[in-house]
Amino acid sequence: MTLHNETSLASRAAGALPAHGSTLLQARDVFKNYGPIKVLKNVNLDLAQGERHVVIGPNGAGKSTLFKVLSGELPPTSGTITLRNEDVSTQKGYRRVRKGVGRSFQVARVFLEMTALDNVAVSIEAREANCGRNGGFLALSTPRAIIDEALGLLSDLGLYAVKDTQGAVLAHGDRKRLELAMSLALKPKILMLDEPTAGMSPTDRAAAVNLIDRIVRDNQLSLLLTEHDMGVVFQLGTRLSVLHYGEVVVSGEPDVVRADPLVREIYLGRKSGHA
Ligand SMILES: Nc1ncnc2c1ncn2[C@@H]1O[C@H](COP(=O)(O)OP(=O)(O)OP(=O)(O)O)[C@@H](O)[C@H]1O
Repeated sequence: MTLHNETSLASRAAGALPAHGSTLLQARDVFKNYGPIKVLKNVNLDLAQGERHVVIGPNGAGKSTLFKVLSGELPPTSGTITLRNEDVSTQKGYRRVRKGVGRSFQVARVFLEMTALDNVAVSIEAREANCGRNGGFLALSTPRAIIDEALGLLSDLGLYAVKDTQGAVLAHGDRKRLELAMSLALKPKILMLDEPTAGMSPTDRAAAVNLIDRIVRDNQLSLLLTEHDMGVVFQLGTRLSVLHYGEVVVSGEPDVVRADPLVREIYLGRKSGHA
């Protein structure tokens, strides 16, 4: 992913780095207001195949809002979102899912009254119904193939032992992993994770980073991530973009962004030369 911004800071932002592959997701001149509050200001973004792009920035910079606009949870106030060159700006999230966008949320959204297994099975059924295959939600019982696929995903994500546990009583880390399993059940090409390690212990966080790294490799996904933990940011990111008051002020390879004096001042809270 490449983030650009056509403000006075534009020359600092992305554009210089080579793209990884063809562009999957693109935002052009995106603004997002909540009533009178202007949150996103002229954000431009390209997500290329195989990129792992982390959007960082202080609290309230607009990271979650950017995710919502990209995934179709919210429409942009103005500007364009395209998926493989198709304008999806006004398309709802579920239609973008069908086109390969999978996302998780800052606060995990799982069906609390359902078991882990049923949560994943429902995602698989939704995917199949979306593709027009089998009975989907109208099927009287969940086909064996779906159960097997769900169990496979749960095993892969280390959740087999809690397959019969209700979402409501899962531990925080397990719930985040379950949400990841549900996203993967949709067989996305683009995985969008909004603060995937938020609230985790250092041990769980390290495990989550390894898991995300493996999942992205195994499934050849392109990754868009927001994250506050700098360890996670630098372990997972191949490109970072800094959002500040809704504008992309710096974008580039992690080492370049880390060394940028403006980033140190506005985000890391350090002056240049005081690493
Ligand atoms: N539904 C809403 N209505 C009004 N203002 C909102 C709404 N959602 C977010 N905001 C405001 O928009 C700004 C950006 O919020 P957003 O959640 O996108 O930032 P963020 O960078 O993800 O923050 P954090 O790192 O704390 O999660 C904040 O000032 C927030 O208060």
